[in-house]
Order: sequence, then C-alpha cells, then structure tokens
Amino acid sequence: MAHVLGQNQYGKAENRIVRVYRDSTRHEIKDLNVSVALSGDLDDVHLTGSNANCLPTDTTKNTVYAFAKEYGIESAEAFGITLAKHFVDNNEPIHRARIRIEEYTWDRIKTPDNSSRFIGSEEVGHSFSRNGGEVRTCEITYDGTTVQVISGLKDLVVMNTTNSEFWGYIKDRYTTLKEAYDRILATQVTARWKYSFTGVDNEAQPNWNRSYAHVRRHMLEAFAETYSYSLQQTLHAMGTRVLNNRAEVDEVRLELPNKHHFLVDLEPFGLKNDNEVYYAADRMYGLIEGTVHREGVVPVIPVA
Ligand SMILES: O=c1[nH]c(=O)c2[nH]c(=O)[nH]c2[nH]1
Repeated sequence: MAHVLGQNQYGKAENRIVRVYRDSTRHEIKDLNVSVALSGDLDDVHLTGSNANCLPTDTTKNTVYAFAKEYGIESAEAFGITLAKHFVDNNEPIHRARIRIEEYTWDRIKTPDNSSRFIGSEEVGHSFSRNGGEVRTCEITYDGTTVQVISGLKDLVVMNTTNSEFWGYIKDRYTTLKEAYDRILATQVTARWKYSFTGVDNEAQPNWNRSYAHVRRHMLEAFAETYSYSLQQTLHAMGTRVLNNRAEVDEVRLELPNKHHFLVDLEPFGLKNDNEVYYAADRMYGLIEGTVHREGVVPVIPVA
C-alpha cells in the first residue's frame, strides 16, 4: 500500500525571550514566547534521511534570539515579519514560514513618593510585576510573496453585572433553563483579527501596537455598551465595532466562553437573593464562537 507524506512543518516552538532596553534608567521590556514553523521542499528529509534541505530547529531558535538584539522588538508583529522573511528569503528549500508569538505584559511597580508632601507614588524604572491577565498573540505567515498577519489576544476576562437577558429560546422536554431578564454576562475573550496588509509592493506596515490598543478598546467598549439578549449578539457587536472603526482589519474571530454565574438559593437560610450572590462556575461553560468579516473578504482565520 502506498503512503503519501502530507502537510508537514517544523521549527523550534516556544522560544521564551525577554528583551530589555536600557537606553535610560527607565528600562523597557518585551516578553515573548515565539514559535517557528517552516515548510517547503522537505520530502527528502522525511523519506531518505538526507538533511540537505533542513535548517536545524536549533538554528531557528538562535535566529530568534539574535534578531532580538540585531533588530529589536518594536512589536510582536514586526518582529514576526522580520523572522518569517528571513527564513524564507534566505533558505531556498524553505517556502513558507509561520511565526506564532504570545506576548506577556508587565506593569511598572510604583513605590511611595517620599519627596512629595502629598501621597503619591513614583515608578521604579527597573521594577515590574507581570500582568497576570491577558496575553497578546500574533501569527505571521509568509510564502515568499505575501505576508499574512493575524493578531489577537486571549484571557481577557470581562463581566457585565446587568444589561444582559436571555429568553425566548427553544424549549423541549430537556429544557430546564429559566429565562433570564437580568443576568450576569461574563466571558474570557479570545480574539483574532486579520489585517488587510499583505506586504506586497513595499506596502507600509500598520502601527501594530497602536492598532492592537484600539482593537482591544473597541471590543471592550462594545462589550460594555451592548444591551445583550445573548452572548452571540454581543460577539457580533464586538466584531462589528472593530470593523467599523479599524480600516486596517478585515476579519475578526471571537471565542467567548459563557462564564456562568448562577444565583445561589439563600431561601434555606431565610434570606432573599435579590441578584446579589452568585456561584461562579468555572466549568462547564457555553462556548460561543463566530467570525465577522467585511463583505467580499474570504475569511481565513482558522476555526479552532
Ligand atoms: O447568551 C447565551 N447564549 C446561549 O446560546 C445560551 N444557552 C444557554 O444555556 N445560555 C445561553 N446564553
């Protein structure tokens, strides 16, 4: 029976890199987790034992660290594009590079400002505490011609304590859910959005950091301002708000777990629970997923 080697890719995954900028006493840091995946003319590597076309994963790891010094990390996206182009443009057998990056953010630690009569605080230029919450993500792919940038975030936890209802749904013999006219709506946002940027014809790169901040803000504002009849409707509002306000983005994909908050029955203790005490369940959870894209754009963000 004949067998066929299907899709394959390789590279060093999860290169943890912290880049410190010491240009002044107010240091800057970038904290990334970079994964490289290369593909191309690699049949022989798999089939014959010849490694002539194989750029070692060890080299891809070294390149990540060396580029952090040589080019710096202005943004995860720009860094990923530089890496992807390097691997494809300088290695003939490598036809495609995919760089995935997670970025962890750090806050500056502040200490009491003793020089002030007023109670204040001042930054310590070299001290940080890691922001335990959300992670910024991006995925860069380059095939020798076109760059594709999908940016995103995960683990952004948000909650509305009112302005959320859920009723009017299908009811069958297994339905026990009570209709809700004022419920908590909470979710842990995973979002990915694709840029129309392709890198062809020396197209200028968007300001990735600025764009990220705005996309994030629009999603949060849509979450807060939408009077919600379902998490699905909120999802659509969040995606739409991004497309309406950020011309550089043409597709948004959201994964929103419904972090259920169940009212606790306080009757046994002779107490009334007037939408005040909830049990926050961590699982199971409803999982609401969807893509919003511009008309005419073929969606490409993979369904997880
Ligand atoms: O916003 C919601 N969408 C649903 O599809 C759903 N299903 C459910 O049980 N609760 C909810 N809430």
